[in-house]
Amino acid sequence: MHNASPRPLSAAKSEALTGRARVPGDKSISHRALMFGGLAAGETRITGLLEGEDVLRTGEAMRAMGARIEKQGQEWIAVGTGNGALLQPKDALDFGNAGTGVRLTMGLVGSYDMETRFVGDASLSKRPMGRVLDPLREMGLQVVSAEAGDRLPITLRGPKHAAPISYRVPMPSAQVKSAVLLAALNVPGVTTVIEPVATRDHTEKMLAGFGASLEVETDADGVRHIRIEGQPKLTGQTIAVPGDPSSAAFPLVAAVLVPGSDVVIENMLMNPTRTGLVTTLLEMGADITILERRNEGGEDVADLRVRGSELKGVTVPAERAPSMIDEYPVLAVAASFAEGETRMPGLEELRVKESDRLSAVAEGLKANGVDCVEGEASLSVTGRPGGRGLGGGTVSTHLDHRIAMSFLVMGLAAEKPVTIDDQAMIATSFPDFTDLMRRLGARIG
Ligand SMILES: O=C(O)C1=C[C@@H](OP(=O)(O)O)[C@@H](O)[C@H](O)C1
Ligand SMILES: C=C(OP(=O)(O)O)C(=O)O
Repeated sequence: MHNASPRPLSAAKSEALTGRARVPGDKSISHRALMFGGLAAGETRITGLLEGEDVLRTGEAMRAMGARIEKQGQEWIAVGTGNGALLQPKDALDFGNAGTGVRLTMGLVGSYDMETRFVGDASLSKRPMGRVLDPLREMGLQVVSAEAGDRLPITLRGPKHAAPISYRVPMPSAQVKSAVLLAALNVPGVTTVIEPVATRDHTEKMLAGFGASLEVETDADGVRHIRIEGQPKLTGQTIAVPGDPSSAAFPLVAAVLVPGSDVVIENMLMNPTRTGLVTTLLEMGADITILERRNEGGEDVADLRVRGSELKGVTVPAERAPSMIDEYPVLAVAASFAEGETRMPGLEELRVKESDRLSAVAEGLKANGVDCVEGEASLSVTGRPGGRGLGGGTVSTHLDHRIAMSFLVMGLAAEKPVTIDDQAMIATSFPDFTDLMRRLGARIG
């Protein structure tokens, strides 16, 4: 799909950004809406689904296992297989660039007595899959074939009789937690997932909404114990997917950095497991007003008014990382314009995303004149208020959509333009990014 020659793109210093913008639907919720809808009995109607390549691949995978998924007007309709029935897919499931899609689906099929093959693009094929295969092996899964270090392509064979487990998630990962919870759906008895560090809770909330029997208890140390009863009767739901905070991060930071900007971002998901970037930007002095906070379909959403601001460096607490894990690249860009130093510890998980984001960000910052220090699991950035002397570099995106969008945001406020080597991956999570940013006044092109 992305074998075409790379398409570079540049962003240049822009006049004040203004207007209202509605970012696409949340990627995490969109993947889960198609998966659970594809599994449940009856019809699931979804509005606001993210039509990015990652999510569409999950839709294809669910179709290959027997679900009916189609778009009717503005709505996506999933008719699930019902009764926990999934068909063995005829061909390999190709998840492209999508870690969430492949890891959650491995969990979903991992307790079925069938064989499933998983493939992905060059980026996904470098990412570790052992983190989901390990608990699934405990449930009885057989890894028929895998590349070295449990990497794609991988063929799985589920057990005849899967056993429930109790699993303590060893790293802060919603994908690993979710893979175990999804595998538990087809296992009789109670599976327990112990989560020492809370991560996004969409799987828990949405599975409960579809009718699964699931209880979450947080102990005195803040450790979450999630117990799920296998073989639930899941029933189709109506889902309105709120705007993705990880996508909103780009126009949000752009409006903070470009002087004189005044932008409203509408209908953004405000689930506290996802709002670490807003908290951090507020601490740095960003002028962000949260308007019209409301609850829609079980999730808090709000409109955010953002104005051009002068930022100061802060230390971001390591324990905040899970609530803004995908936002560090664009936070590092914001920090490049702040007065003083911004310290970001607790970033080990950034090394295993679509790229090694810690080194990709440091490399991109340095190429554009930013003073930064990359540690084993940390990044420090010393900013230049006003973007004086910044820009003028070309950034390698390493097949990573967030690196691509973050550095285009940098170009809007830096003294000299910033170029990215390839824009193709932006379509995985935010196909409308360039048009939306241009409508606000961004000079991208
Ligand atoms: O569960 C999810 O929807 C996601 C979890 C996070 O990954 P990890 O679980 O690897 O931290 C995040 O980076 C990803 O974009 C989406
Ligand atoms: C890490 C990300 O996604 P995934 O793991 O689903 O590829 C992301 O979107 O930033």
